[in-house]
Amino acid sequence: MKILADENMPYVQQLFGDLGTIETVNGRELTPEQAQDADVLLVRSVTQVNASLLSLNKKIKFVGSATIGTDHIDTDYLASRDIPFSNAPGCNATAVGEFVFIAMLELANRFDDSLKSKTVGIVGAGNTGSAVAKCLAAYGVNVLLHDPVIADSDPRDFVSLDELIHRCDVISLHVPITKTGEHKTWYLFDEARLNSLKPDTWLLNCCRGEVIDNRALIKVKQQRSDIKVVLDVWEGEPNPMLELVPYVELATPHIAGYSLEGKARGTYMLYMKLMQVLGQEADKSMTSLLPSLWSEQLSIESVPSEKSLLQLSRFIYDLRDDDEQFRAMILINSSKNKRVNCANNNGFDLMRKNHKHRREFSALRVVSTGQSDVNWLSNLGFSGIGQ
Ligand SMILES: NC(=O)c1ccc[n+]([C@@H]2O[C@H](COP(=O)([O-])OP(=O)(O)OC[C@H]3O[C@@H](n4cnc5c(N)ncnc54)[C@H](O)[C@@H]3O)[C@@H](O)[C@H]2O)c1
Ligand SMILES: O=C(O)[C@H](O)[C@H](O)COP(=O)(O)O
Repeated sequence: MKILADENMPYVQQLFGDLGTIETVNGRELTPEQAQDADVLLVRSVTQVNASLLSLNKKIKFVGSATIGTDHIDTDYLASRDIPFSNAPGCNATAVGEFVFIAMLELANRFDDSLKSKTVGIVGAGNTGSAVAKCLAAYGVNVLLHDPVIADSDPRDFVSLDELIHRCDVISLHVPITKTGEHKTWYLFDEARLNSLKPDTWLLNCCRGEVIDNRALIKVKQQRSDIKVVLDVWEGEPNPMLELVPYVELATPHIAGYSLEGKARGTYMLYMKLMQVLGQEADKSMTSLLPSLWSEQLSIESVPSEKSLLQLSRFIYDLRDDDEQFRAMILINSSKNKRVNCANNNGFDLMRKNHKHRREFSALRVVSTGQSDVNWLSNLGFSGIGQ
């Protein structure tokens, strides 16, 4: 059996090695010729899986995408050919939740403000939005949710988007990208909506770039320096608009979901699904794949202040490093070719490919040596509290 896998998917050899021959490819450049003799195709979000890619392949048994989003997959086409498909819902939700929480702590620190005193609005209350809400609730931050698709069937309380914008100091976006329908999300934040943000709003986008009209965002930011923006995803990836970057407080190349646990979970979910499709028993476990953190345990004496919480979070992941590297990459590309006003595809993708996967909070055991109640840190995701 030939298994064709994206080169940026960890643990493929460990999980799929017994099943056949593995060939790894650059997912963005995968051609129909390369894909023609694959029995199993394992992709990430940069590969468009459609009739054009699979037209030469008459033997494919399974397509898997180790991602939450499925906007790169023509699922109707796969269904029309009875090709089993699976994505990995929720695989990197914790990674996104922690990334967003850390980004908010960084903003609070940068502007000498307090996250705890804010009201945060989550647009899209599925896996990633709920993961953000969980971190915020653990820390005691007031959260409002907007999700008209599930509002009638979900027991949580929801508000309209207008109310959320009116009441929230911070807004974080967690919707899939959809171009049609009553609840389409393409340019959900257009110029009018961006202009309706309250003074000093923080706006974070870690879902898909085109949920915000990036050209309009530049225009609005030119008038309103009070709004603070964090972008992990960009319109037109892998070529974000260069002129937008200076208006963004924290800028990263679509790596909010890139925790080692998140990536391992994505590959593992596809392994489990393929074994089911093949009717074989799955005998591998995910936990055995993950290495220990370089420092597994940290002792704390008292309830951390917000600044100490940021230090604790930076111990796991210092978001400023990725932001700095992203800006350096943008600078190199803009000086290389002054006529091109977008970042170079290779720079954006290279940074994603070489990204050193951070760990999730759960990889760190935090032990309390004092009397203070720090159990909320375990709700945030850390292990070993109170022992
Ligand atoms: N930056 C990253 O690394 C990264 C990582 C994971 C996921 N993502 C993106 O984030 C998106 C969300 O991921 P998820 O796991 O939370 O998906 P999900 O399907 O679990 O949740 C999405 C939620 O958005 C809601 N929704 C749809 N249209 C809406 C609208 N118009 N207004 C408000 N809510 C709406 C849905 O009802 C659903 O509850 C994915 O589709 C993917 O594109 C990005
Ligand atoms: O949809 C997702 O799961 C995320 O956007 C994912 O983190 C994207 O990562 P990629 O597949 O591009 O490596």
